Amino acid sequence: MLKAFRRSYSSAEAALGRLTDRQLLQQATRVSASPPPRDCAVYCGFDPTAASLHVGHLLTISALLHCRQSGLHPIAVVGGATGRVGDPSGRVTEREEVERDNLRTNAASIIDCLERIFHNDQKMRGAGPDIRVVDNWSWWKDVGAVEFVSDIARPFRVASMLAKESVSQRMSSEEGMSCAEFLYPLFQAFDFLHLHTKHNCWLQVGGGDQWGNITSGCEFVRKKTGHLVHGVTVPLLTTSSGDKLGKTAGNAVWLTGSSYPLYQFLLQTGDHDVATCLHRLTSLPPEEVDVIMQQHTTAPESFLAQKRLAEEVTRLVHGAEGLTHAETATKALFGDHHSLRSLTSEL
Ligand SMILES: N[C@@H](Cc1ccc(O)cc1)C(=O)O
Repeated sequence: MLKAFRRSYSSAEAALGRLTDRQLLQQATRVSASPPPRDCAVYCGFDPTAASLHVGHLLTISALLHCRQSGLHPIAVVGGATGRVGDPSGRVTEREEVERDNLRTNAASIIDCLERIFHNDQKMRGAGPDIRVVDNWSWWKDVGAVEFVSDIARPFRVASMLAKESVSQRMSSEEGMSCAEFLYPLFQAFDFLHLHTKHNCWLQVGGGDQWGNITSGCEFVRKKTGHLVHGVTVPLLTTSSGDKLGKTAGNAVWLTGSSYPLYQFLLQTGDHDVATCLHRLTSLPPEEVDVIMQQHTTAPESFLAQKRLAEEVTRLVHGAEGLTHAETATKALFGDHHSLRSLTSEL
């Protein structure tokens, strides 16, 4: 299965830069002697702490789609339960609790969004392994407190939990960390076990800040089943100026609502970042990205690479109609411009 994953990532490797041998080898040392059975699944989780996913989430969504191209069944978990607990990863202060009603509506909208993207991908790339979108509330609602402590919490060692970056970072702060947040990795670890036993899931993908949660899951599944499951983190995409992808001046570019802001955002990708984005955010084969980049470099004013990026990603997220809408809106505003560069720099 790692081979399959490597194949799916060999394309993006040059662009991924950091998701290369080091991370894959770290995982490979854990590979069990007996290869996992066929029809494996891979999963990634999304907590419904906001009403919509944003463009940064496309990194892990694309990782799932790349895995699908290699024959794995992707599972997207929406964290109806974990969203209530609150993941401390990558945060220096405690997350504000999201109201239950909001969590429910956020979860429903994120499920919709993921299903739409997966459906569009199927349309664009043709049939492949099934994709599942599930809410972890569906299994957590039946777990009682005593069962949680006696069956789930018991194998975890406090010392290794304290050593996690997400915890140690916060222990020195005045506010400290709530017990709920401290226990978060147990929830994510149990999700992995659940998906492993119920859906033959052997791989978890997450953003760079998910390393601690993912390794907790690998460890937990190994203790419970003896199986060596794997995890891979996908580094955040930062622009050459060091900004996080999709966070311009602190504003996220959302994946729901009008397709226009996403399309415009992608059109404005800098020449230094556009090849990386094509590799990581689209399912285009690497050779095709190379050809696009060669053509782009000979005539950068054509904005060819940015246009292709905006087209591919907008079609994936909003479908063919969404793409037409964004293109029409752009033309209506700017006409049939020849130099997008000067126009976009005015936006
Ligand atoms: N903790 C992840 C979301 C997640 C939720 C449940 C899982 O099983 C896995 C991942 C995040 O905040 O990004």
